[in-house]
Amino acid sequence: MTESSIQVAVRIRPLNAREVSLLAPVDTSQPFQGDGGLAGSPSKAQNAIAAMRTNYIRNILSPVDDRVLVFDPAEPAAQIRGQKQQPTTHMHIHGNGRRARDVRYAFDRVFPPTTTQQEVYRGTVEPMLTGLLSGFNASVFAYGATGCGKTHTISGSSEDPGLIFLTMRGLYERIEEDRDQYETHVRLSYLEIYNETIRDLLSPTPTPPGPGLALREDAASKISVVGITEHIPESPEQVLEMITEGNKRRTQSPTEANAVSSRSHAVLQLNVTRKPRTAGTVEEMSSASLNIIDLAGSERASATNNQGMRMKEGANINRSLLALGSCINALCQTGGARNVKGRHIPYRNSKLTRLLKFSLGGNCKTVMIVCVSPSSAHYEETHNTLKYANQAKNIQTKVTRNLLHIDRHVAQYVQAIASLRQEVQELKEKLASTGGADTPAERRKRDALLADATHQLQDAATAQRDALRQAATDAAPLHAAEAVRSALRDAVDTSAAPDRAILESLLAQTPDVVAPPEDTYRLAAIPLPPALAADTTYTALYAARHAHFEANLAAEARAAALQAARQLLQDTIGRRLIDLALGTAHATQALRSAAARLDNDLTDDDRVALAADLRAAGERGTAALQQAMGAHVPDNVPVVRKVAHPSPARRVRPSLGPRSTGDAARFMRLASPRRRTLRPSIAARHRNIGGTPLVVPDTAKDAKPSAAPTAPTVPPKPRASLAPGVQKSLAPRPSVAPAPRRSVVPTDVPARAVEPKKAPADLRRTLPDRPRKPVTAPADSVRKPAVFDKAAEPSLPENRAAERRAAERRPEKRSAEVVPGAARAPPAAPPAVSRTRPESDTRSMRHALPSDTSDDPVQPVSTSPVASTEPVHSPTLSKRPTSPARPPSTSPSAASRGGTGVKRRGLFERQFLARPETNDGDSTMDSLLHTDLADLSAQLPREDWQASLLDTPRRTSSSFFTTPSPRGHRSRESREMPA
Ligand SMILES: Nc1ncnc2c1ncn2[C@@H]1O[C@H](COP(=O)(O)OP(=O)(O)OP(=O)(O)O)[C@@H](O)[C@H]1O
Repeated sequence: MTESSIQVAVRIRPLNAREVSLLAPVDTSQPFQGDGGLAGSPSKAQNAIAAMRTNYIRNILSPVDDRVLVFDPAEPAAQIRGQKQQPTTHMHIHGNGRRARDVRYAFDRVFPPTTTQQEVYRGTVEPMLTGLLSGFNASVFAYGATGCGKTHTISGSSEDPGLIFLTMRGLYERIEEDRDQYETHVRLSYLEIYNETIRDLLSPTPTPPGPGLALREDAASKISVVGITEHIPESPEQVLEMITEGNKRRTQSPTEANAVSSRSHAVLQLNVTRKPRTAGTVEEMSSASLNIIDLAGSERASATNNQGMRMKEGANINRSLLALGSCINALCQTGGARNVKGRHIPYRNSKLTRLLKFSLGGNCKTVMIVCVSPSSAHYEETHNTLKYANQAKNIQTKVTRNLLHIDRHVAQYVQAIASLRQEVQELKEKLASTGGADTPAERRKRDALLADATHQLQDAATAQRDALRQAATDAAPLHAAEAVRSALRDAVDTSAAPDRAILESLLAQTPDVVAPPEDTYRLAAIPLPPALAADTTYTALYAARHAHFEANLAAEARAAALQAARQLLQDTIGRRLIDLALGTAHATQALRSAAARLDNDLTDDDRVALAADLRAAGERGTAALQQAMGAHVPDNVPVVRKVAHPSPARRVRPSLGPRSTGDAARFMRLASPRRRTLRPSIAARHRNIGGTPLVVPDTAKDAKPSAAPTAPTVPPKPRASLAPGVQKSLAPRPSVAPAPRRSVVPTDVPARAVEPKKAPADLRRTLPDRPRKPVTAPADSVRKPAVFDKAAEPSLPENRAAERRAAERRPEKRSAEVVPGAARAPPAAPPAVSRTRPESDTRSMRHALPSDTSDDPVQPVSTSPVASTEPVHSPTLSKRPTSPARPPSTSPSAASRGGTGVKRRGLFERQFLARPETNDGDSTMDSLLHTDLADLSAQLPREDWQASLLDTPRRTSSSFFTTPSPRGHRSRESREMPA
């Protein structure tokens, strides 16, 4: 227990605007002295000023420092002059005529008019909060005359809150600071004492009229209000809202002194209980109450001029305040709380003093905030208030701490343990939710594990990506092979038996496409370490990274698929390659057949030369084909490369093998059904070599014999049996009218123009073997058709000599038929037919001319430049004189076609040897030419011989098999256009 005095603080409110306007001006005039000087009797002006000053007010409070103030201080001017103080205006007003008191009062605190609410709070209530939370009761009440600022100090406004709000805010701040150590509860009630009745200001239902709420004093001498509502605020703002609502219910009425005068005493009571969180054998709980009281203002009835209810209110207010003053006097006279036991303190004279019983003289720290007005208009009220306050500061109170020491029962320990366990569990959950359960070391370890798993995942993704790229690269030829296989299958379905055998052989050697498995692009998951798998956060992180890598793989797969699609699109040309392969097969077969035939008849030099020429021609034909197709056909195209060569095919020298379909197309003409029909001699030769198997020569260096079945010699193949691509390439060309052909006009040719050459042995063997009727030529001069007869082979020296001898034996007959100048004319006339030639003759010529390709069943796929059958004027021809008996030549010249002299040579031979009928002149010419055939053949260049051998169609000879030879051109020109 400690003794304490009531803390008295005086707050001087500022002058309001009205009061400021009534402040008297400072009188600086000189007093009249009466002796002719200034101190004489006052003038009229001075009297007028003095009269005006009766309406002025002046400041009657002058704070000296924060503890002392001067009531009714002397005016500064009088003090300066050292004269007696003049009566103040209010002395005149109040008529007391007394001199200024100039009384000094000392208090615990003096707050000048400029003091803020915060400063008042810090100087009054704040020091008591610590004691309140420790169990010391406390009271703060505002005392003073009406309109002096009590309500403003206690409640304030929302813009400038007063002590209630500031106190609650400070209290909650301290509670929050000690929350971990103490458990604190605050209960709040707010009431008013109006006309000696107590009303609850926070109850939603207003207190019924009548006696109001009753006061009760318990055994502990604690005063409580029966039926008052208590509230537990959560924040100081909520308290402010409560107080604002309560003040609205408080009785307020405008008076002359205060427009918002409170007509009741308002009491805010806070009950604060606190106990430490640490459990002990004895529970120590503190309990204290804080009363914040806003008293109603005392008022002088004469000053307020209140009437009726206001007067009654004022009387009750004054009565309660008088009771309060009486208690204060009694407390002061008895020495305060120390002697209260033997003295009577009239607390029961009013509800107010009963309520403040322990705040004034009991176990309580009390602060009295005395609100005073500095205006001289409240001179008496202020003076009385200061006298009360000065007396109240002498009141002594005994302050004891309110502690409850409660021995705990065993059951309470069980309850405390359960409470502590629950608290521990809550703390653990809180730590787990914030991730604070892991130590930094554990987190680093988990992060390292996750990084390791991620690296493994990345390595797997990288390896799979590389495999994906390789698979895409490997798939490109597979797609190409599949395209080829598809084309082959189509060709097999639509081809005749021989072709089908070839195509099936190719198909068997074309690899299958192996589709990748569906999960090729799926990224396998790397198993997570258990330490990570148990943590949802890490598993989510790993799953996200796995998805990231798999998405990258999917992107790679899409790119690869796109590339494969492009490749497949490009590989559609594989179908055309099938056509090419088919043509090559036919050509190879035909070439081998022809080569087999020739092999028996050629000398070694001829074979070598023939092979070289064929190879060169094949290469040119291949190039032409590729150019025409618009695509490059590599040597390793599976269709060609995969064809096997059975050993019997090796009978043909590899050097003789054609290398392109250009050869094929040419040789297929030999195998065409029409050719067989028209040329039984050729067919017979084919039959003779029928045992030669059909093979497709391999152009690859590493070609190996295969067990693939070989096709027999290709029989005449119907057009409809060809593959679609082939059919397309073999589509009938626009029909072309037969070119007008010139009749052979024997002309004189200078002997030097014809250079003797060695003719091939089988030149005449290739001539048309159709039966013909010799007209003028002797029977022995007619070529032996059909079967090859070595005895009739003009290439043999013995035969050539015999032929010359036979010619010499009939000189007279030849001379009779020969036109002068035509004996040495070369049979180089272009294969033109005279317009006057009979139709039958023309047909026979066409039969003898395989160059008419319009009805050829097998055409090479070449789209090489085709020599027009229309007459083309040749500049070379135009320079040369033509025979007047014959029209100028309109056939394509050798120069314009770049080497068709070979064709003409073959035509010439056939025309000369196979013409069935002619007129007399022609017959004579034919006889002469026939006689000189051997010599002329000897003069042919080798390529001409070759062309004749192959019986090259005119339209393709220039592009495929004829080697342009300037020398040959010159010789042909000299033959075609004799002077
Ligand atoms: N310190 C101050 N600063 C500014 N204005 C003040 C101050 N004190 C009082 N006032 C103003 O003076 C007027 C009267 O104040 P207030 O109502 O608080 O007086 P009161 O003592 O409560 O009167 P009553 O006893 O009649 O209720 C109010 O308008 C208030 O705003």
